[in-house]
Amino acid sequence: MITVENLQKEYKLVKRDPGLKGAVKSLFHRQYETKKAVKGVDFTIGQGETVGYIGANGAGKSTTIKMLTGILTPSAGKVTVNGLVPYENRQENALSIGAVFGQRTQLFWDIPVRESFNLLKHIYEIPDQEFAETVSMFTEVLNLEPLLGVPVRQLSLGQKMRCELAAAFLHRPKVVYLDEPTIGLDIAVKVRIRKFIKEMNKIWGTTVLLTTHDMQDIEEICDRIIIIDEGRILYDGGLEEIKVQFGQKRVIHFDLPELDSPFILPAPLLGMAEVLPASEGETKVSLSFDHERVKSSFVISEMMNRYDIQDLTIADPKIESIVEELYNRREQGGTYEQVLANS
Ligand SMILES: Nc1ncnc2c1ncn2[C@@H]1O[C@H](COP(=O)(O)OP(=O)(O)OP(=O)(O)O)[C@@H](O)[C@H]1O
Repeated sequence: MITVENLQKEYKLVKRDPGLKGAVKSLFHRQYETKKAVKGVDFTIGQGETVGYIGANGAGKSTTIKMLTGILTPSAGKVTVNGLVPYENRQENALSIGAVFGQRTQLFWDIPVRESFNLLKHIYEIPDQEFAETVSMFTEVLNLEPLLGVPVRQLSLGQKMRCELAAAFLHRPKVVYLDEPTIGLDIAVKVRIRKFIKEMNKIWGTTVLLTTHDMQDIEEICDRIIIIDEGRILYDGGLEEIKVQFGQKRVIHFDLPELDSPFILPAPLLGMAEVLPASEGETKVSLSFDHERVKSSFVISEMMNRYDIQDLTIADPKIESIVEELYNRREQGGTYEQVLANS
């Protein structure tokens, strides 16, 4: 479906000395420098997979996606999507993919949303019956009814994003690239959008490649993650596997009655568990520990011996903290080989 081999991208930039003099000089004597944004990336994504492509700002996510959509030509390496080389077959490739780029629109600014959909119907040559069914389904799932008659420029960010999502999936593409689809949206819209993406993946088997800084998007939509760091892949694997592999920290939240004196960690847990800071007035105490060293049952029984526990919840390791840990190890450990070997 999507195959990427040793994919690389270098941007060529004009080198400029600072100030006006530098600007004038660069007009006559152009000097260039190169920026390696993607430094040899390999992955294969099968039909129907939901993959989160994550990494820090400037890691190379958008550059990779632009090469997959055919907007950019790689400097080296190979890429095929649905058997096509995207930058060589841009139009044909465009027919079988959908895309949402957070800040940009594929809708027509001055005309009502319904008319934008009609134009896309003609561009993608969607049969009448299929188009009617799809629009009716999207209208319901994304609650588009009140928006269909409104020109795109009058929509709020959340309203526009719901319409963008509909436009990206309208021609039932095999692959959809979503670059920051929930950025700046309130929680209700985020929830609706995540539900929609998951549903489309389920109904049509759409392959989804998602970039986001919102780890909740990843948790709810993706089965697999690829973490990119400074243009190279740091991790590629299942979301559950990375939690097992890296998520050694476990947190248990204990509900305690009002205490007469400050909470003290039971002696057997000293050096084994850490008390997480609580919000003011909170009667909950949260303990974090390495579950490979200390068993949850041991932490719970020691707490119950010392305190009158009303209730407790064991929290799953969060993907946020795992990604942070990977980056920390990378900063401390130096090479990728070491980080992965230590994992
Ligand atoms: N058109 C361009 N010309 C020159 N350099 C660029 C260009 N686009 C991106 N870069 C550089 O390439 C690197 C990777 O950028 P890219 O946009 O792919 O990162 P990203 O992972 O998508 O980041 P973000 O999360 O901030 O969107 C960055 O150092 C960026 O400055």
